[in-house]
Amino acid sequence: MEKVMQKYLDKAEVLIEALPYIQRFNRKIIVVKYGGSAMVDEELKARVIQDVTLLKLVGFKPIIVHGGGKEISKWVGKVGMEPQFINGLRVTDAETMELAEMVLGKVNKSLVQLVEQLGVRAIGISGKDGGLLKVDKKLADGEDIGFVGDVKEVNADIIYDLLEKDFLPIIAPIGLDDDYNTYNINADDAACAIAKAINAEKLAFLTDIEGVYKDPKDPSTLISELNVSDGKKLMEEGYIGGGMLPKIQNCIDAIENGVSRVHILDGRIPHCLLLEIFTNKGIGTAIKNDVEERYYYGE
Ligand SMILES: Nc1ncnc2c1ncn2[C@@H]1O[C@H](COP(=O)(O)OP(=O)(O)O)[C@@H](O)[C@H]1O
Ligand SMILES: CC(=O)N[C@@H](CCC(=O)OP(=O)(O)O)C(=O)O
Repeated sequence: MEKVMQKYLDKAEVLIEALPYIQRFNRKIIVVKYGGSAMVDEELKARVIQDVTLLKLVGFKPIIVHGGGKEISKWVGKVGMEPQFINGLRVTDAETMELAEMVLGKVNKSLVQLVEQLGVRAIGISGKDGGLLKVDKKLADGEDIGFVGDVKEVNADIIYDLLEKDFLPIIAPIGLDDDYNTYNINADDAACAIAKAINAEKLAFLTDIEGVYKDPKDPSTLISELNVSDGKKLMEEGYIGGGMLPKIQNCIDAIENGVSRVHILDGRIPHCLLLEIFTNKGIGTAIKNDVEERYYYGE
């Protein structure tokens, strides 16, 4: 106990300095989309979860919407199939759907376990639970890509209830259509739909790249602030590919529909969320309205 107390006393000054800022953030809802590509190993997962949990402990209301695309692809490969994507969306036949649901369920509970270990209450659900995510079939460029869902309705009450009871909600991107068939939802789509439905203050995408590059092969072309028009132009001109495509589309959708702060961050960087929220310069790419200045919580 003495050791713990000493540690606390060593940090007390920092805490006292930080408190006025922390109090200012109280009760703001932050949706954290935690991508499978930034779940490189258990240690990294634990660190990301620590930061989200810390945000909860200092008064934010975080919600995690997670992916698991890489892990799903691994299992699709294990059963002898070739993972296939169109515009960043997985082509999902019945067998792939089954694998995706199994993998996402496992990822979901592993995140719940990490939060619980830190003494914070977490509830892991998928979009099937309580009618959280209702979908229609989604096409990719007019093409049928199987059981891929487009979120048409979010039952926000469930999330409000969980937040009200002080749980940290952890959501897997699976939904049901009107006939109660299971659908695979791109996790970026799910996070954006949820952020819009609950009027989140902030939506942060944690991925495996520093942010958006003008030239995906050249890290010196990192864009730290991307406005909506430029984002649309980059997509039209073919600078955005693969999994970044749904991310940018959703960033724009979120910004245009009332989410104030939208960011793409490198989830592999230690404390990326905290650096983005609490430092002046911020990190990664901030998506903003055409007229808006970059914002930070500190000053
Ligand atoms: N212009 C771009 N800037 C940054 N990343 C890009 C760009 N175009 C394509 N990408 C790719 O998008 C990937 C991120 O998407 P994805 O792998 O689906 O991540 P997540 O699992 O986090 O959703 C990056 O690793 C990168 O290879
Ligand atoms: C339809 C679709 O693309 N679903 C995604 C769901 C998981 C996901 O989005 O995971 P990441 O965030 O790690 O990419 C998939 O099957 O990969």
